Amino acid sequence: MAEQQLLPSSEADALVTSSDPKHPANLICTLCRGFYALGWVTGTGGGASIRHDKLIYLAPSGVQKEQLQPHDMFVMDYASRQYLRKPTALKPSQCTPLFLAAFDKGAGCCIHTHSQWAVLVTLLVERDARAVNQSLTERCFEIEEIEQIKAVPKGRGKPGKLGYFDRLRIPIIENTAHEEDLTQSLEEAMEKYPDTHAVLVRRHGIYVWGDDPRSATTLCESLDYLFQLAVRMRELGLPWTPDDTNRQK
Ligand SMILES: CSCCC(=O)C(=O)COP(=O)(O)O
Ligand SMILES: [Zn+2]
Repeated sequence: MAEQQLLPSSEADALVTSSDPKHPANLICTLCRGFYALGWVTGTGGGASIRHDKLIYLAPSGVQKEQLQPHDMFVMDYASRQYLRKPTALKPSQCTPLFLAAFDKGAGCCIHTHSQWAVLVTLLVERDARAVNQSLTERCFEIEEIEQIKAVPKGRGKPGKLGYFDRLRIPIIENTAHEEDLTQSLEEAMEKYPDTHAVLVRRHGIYVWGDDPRSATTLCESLDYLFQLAVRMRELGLPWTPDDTNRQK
């Protein structure tokens, strides 16, 4: 590991000081306040990271994400993975290696939520798999013929969005005791499902990424809508797909 390349504090602070609301240090704070209101980042869990030019902006770990301030942000040089700015007495988000995995796939923003709808969907898929003695790793969340699917990008390098009759598949990986230990299985899911822009984590939440903060947020909102709808559909005995055998008879 190379020497730490921390900048002198005035230069480091300049990286997180801007009156532009779209500056990553400001935008992460604004996004996290919105995510908190949606129940996505309560109790310090979850968060967001932005890649801007050659820099990665990261929130600290274990802090209330709705109270973040721009001067709380860590700044990393993407190419060297060296921190240029490290706020004293704080540690970078445990999600950092997972956010970096998304940036390595070309993302400009990655969001991690602990949305209860995402968690519930993973529990329903887990129960479905157990009912037919199927390995949990073979199961994705799948849904089709719902208008909101049209907000989901087709896939990496493929222009446009899914169609109404396309099946949306979101892979699910197993949870681990420590967030950073999810990295390998997240990367494997990205390889196995190269078109996906999101990976669910069983009994934990979801990682969602996009080219920029706007596309990542739009996708995260759309998926959360679909997860909430899917939970309610299941309560009503309605199928998620035409071949869904878990609907009420
Ligand atoms: C109750 S949070 C447990 C750890 C976790 O899942 C998480 O997302 C924490 O992220 P942080 O940015 O606070 O390290
Ligand atoms: Zn988490």
